[in-house]
Formats: sequence, structure tokens, C-alpha cells
Amino acid sequence: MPETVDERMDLITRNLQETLGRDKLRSIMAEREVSIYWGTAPTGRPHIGYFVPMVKLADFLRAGAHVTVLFADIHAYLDNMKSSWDQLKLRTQYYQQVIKAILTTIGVPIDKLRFVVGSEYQLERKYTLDVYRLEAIVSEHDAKKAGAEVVKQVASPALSGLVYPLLQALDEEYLECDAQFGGVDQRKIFTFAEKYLPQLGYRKRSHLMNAMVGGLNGSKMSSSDANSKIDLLDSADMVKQKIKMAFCEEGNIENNPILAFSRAVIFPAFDLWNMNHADAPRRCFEIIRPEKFGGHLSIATFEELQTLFAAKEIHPGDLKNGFAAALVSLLDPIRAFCDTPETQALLAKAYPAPVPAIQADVSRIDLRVGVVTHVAVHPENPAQYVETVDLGPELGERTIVSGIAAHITPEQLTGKSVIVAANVKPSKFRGVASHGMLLAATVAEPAPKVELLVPDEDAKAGDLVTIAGFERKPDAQLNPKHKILEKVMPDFSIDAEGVLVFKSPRADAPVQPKVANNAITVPTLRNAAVA
Ligand SMILES: N[C@@H](Cc1ccc(O)cc1)C(=O)O
Repeated sequence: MPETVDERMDLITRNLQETLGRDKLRSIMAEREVSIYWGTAPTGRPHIGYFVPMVKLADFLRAGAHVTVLFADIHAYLDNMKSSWDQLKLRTQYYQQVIKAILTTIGVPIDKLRFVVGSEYQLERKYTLDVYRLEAIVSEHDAKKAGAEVVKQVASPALSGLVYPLLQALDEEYLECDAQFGGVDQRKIFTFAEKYLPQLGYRKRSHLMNAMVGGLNGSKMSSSDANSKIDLLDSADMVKQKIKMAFCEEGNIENNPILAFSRAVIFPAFDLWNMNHADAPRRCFEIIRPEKFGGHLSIATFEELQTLFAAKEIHPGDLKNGFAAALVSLLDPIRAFCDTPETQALLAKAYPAPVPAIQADVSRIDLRVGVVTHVAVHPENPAQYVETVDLGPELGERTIVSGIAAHITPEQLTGKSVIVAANVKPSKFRGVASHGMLLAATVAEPAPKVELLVPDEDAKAGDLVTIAGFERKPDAQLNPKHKILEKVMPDFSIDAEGVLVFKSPRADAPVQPKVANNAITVPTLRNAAVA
């Protein structure tokens, strides 16, 4: 630990973008050991960006500070349920493992740190009461503003996003810290805490802010853009591949994610390692290249690397290779640490592969020809018919209930061919189970009219309806929750000639559904909807 308070203070604040309440922190440090905390909400899979704050924790420890890492599980939930309640425990466990692995890799002694899970104290009576006390004095405006850069901004924001900054402010009191550390994206929450903690009678804390390190494509490091972020467990090949795609312009040192990350992580991590292994050969940033392109370089400081790159003495390809090798050397031990059946199982449960989105397309509906063999008025509802419909050799006869009695007479229906959605989920209409749906055209104006769709004369019971561009793949039974019919039926209509057409997402113009090679029609309605 450095001798003087000023030296220790310099170590705590070096490389930070901004510090609020520096003098206060210094005066505390002159009296006793200070305590600093950093919090993370266990949401998406941690990526290499997590190395950045860890490097600072090393500085804090070396300056003699007590350091707490908070796993803010409740915050992960409050922030638009980025983690569901079920996932939270698992993700918190996973975060704990990998954060400890990162710290170990860069040579931070984890036995000197305190690890806390938010829900362990944030549900206690006193804390809860303080949340309410804050809610009673914080304006909606201030709460919203505080979270604007941290809480995901959505169209119809939930109340939980407003509560988020309140809890983060209270954490400073309950973790008994003198300063909170975070990225500059936390700034508005930090100033919010400075304003409101004193109003509850608590001490205003100091705030230490790291610069943000961007993604590899030159913008923000985002979990949703796979190429912009490197997962902590990516293989060496994957890491090299992503770095190859990274934005890195010759001579450009201003917008250069590789240089930025080298400065924030690679060099500090190598420095720590060299400090802890005084007897071993020093670890350096190595540029390996053939003699004719300048030969091998061992670079000890970031400034040296940056100067050489600015002078175009290091080519982007060589910088990328050197960076990839350095990064892989940091990630190797993390991957090894997590390469146990337990961690792999944990990971699979905490971050399950996304279920493919449900395709609501017409191929899932079993449309076919039926022949109505018998019609009776529903015994308990005169607006409905109970029909017996022959759906051909494969499906046989079915009972189907249709609410068309006001528009069609039993005589008009008996013996006729119709078009049936045969795989709708059976449902009961006042005691009579219906096993299908007859497709009909409807108009509302000038007077409501309904006509059933009619296949051509040659169609037989059981014949299939086909639609160009779609291979029939009907579900055994449509799941009402997937709302396939609701989503697809509006794309059917009757055109100006009285022919059934389908507005296919796979064709430029409407297509005609066919039975064998023939169109489906209605007797008299034109430009009508289909239901
Ligand atoms: N707001 C932090 C997480 C956090 C939550 C609660 C805290 O007390 C501190 C930090 C983030 O964006 O990652």
C-alpha cells in the first residue's frame, strides 16, 4: 500500500473519467480505511467489458480500501424483468462465479473482497421502510431522470424502473460504503443518491466513475449484437474471429475499441501480474510479425503502443493479432475455471437457448373440402346449425357448429361442398362439441350477409386446399394460444370477381388458394372479408 494519503487517493482515482466528492473521500481516508462498493445486476451473460471495472477494484484494494461487490439481483428484476424471478438465482450464481474468475485471472485477491447479494438485505423491514420513505419524497420526474441511462427505456414503462434508482441510492447506506464506483452511465443515479440520501438523514457518498469502453464495432458493447461483444467463455478461435471483424482504422487512435480495451484492461492486468510475479519474465503486449514487416515487438506500456499505432508503425492487422493473443491469455483461465459439468449445467439453465419464435403462417392450418351431409338447428341456439360434415376417407365425419342460421337455409347447405379448417381445437357450444370451422365470406354493408366458400364442382370430400408458396404442414391441432387463425384469416378475402384470394407474405400479388387446380369462390358476394 502506498505510504501517503495522496498517493492512495491517486491510486483510487487514476484513469477514472470523473470523481464526485473527492475531498470528502480524502479526508475520511486521512482518518480511517475507506470502503467502496461496485454493483452489478445479473442480467445478460457477462462479456469482456466486465474486466474494466475489475481492474479498478484492484486499484482500490491496493490503496487499502475495503471493497464490496454487490450482486444486485432485485435490480435485474426491476429493470424490465431482464431476468425473470426464476432465472435470478441461477444468474446470480453464474455472475458470482465468473466475476470471481475474472478477479482471480487478473491477480486480485478475492479473499480481500466482500461479496453481497442484494436480496439478502433489501427485503428487510428497515430497508423496505426506507424505500417507502424515499418514494414519499422523490418526484416521479427525478426518479425517471435518474434511471434514464441505466434502466431500459420502453414504450410503456413499468413502475419498477422508477424504483430502481431509489434502491441503488439506499444500497450506499446499507452497504456502509464511503463511495460507490461504476461506469459514467451511472452518473444520474449517483447524483440522485447525493441529493436524496441526506433527506433521509443519511450521509452523502462520494462517486467514482469509469469511462465507458465501447464494443468492438466502434459503438456500444451490446449483448444483442453478437459481433460487438466477446463472451467470457468464447473459444480462442471465436475471439480471434470477432477481433478480426472489429473496427480498427490505420493510425486512428481516437475511435479505436482495440486500443481502448488494451488501455483499460490488458496493460493494467499485465501490470498486476508482473507485480505479483516479480521473479517471472515480464508479461508484455507482443506484436509478432515477420522481419520484413518490422519484426517482433514487446510493448511494455500503453503509451508506447498508442504512439506506434498513431505513427502507422503498427498495422491494424498486427495490432489485432497482438490484442487477440493477449486477450486469449486472460480468457483461458476463465474458460478453464468454468469448464466443469456443474457450471455448464448452471449456464444452460440460467441462459437457455431462445425458443424460436412461433411462425403464424397459413401452412399450419388444415384447410380442406368437406361435404355437408346433414343439417339441424342447434337445440338451444336457433342462430346456429349443427352440421354433419364428411371430410373424406382420412378424417371421416365430423360434427361442426356454425352460427350461420340467419343467413343460410338448411336446404342451401345440405349436400353442399364447403371449405373447412379441420384442425381447430374442438370446443363446445352449449353442450354440442364442434370439430372444425366452415370458412365463410362476410360483408357488413349495406346489410350483413354471409356466404360459405365453395370449391369447384369436381372437388371431393377430403381434398386439400393448397396455396402457392406454402407447403402444407398443418399442426395436429392448432393451439389457441398461438392465435394462428386470428393472425392468418385477415389475409384471406374475396376479390372483385368473387374469388378467394390470399395476401401472401411470400408473393408480390395476392395468390388464389386452390383445390386441385381450381379456384374457390362464393356465389354473389364481392370484395368481402373471410372468417
Ligand atoms: N445500476 C448498476 C447495477 C447496480 C444496482 C444496484 C446497486 O446498488 C449498484 C449497482 C448497473 O447498471 O449495472
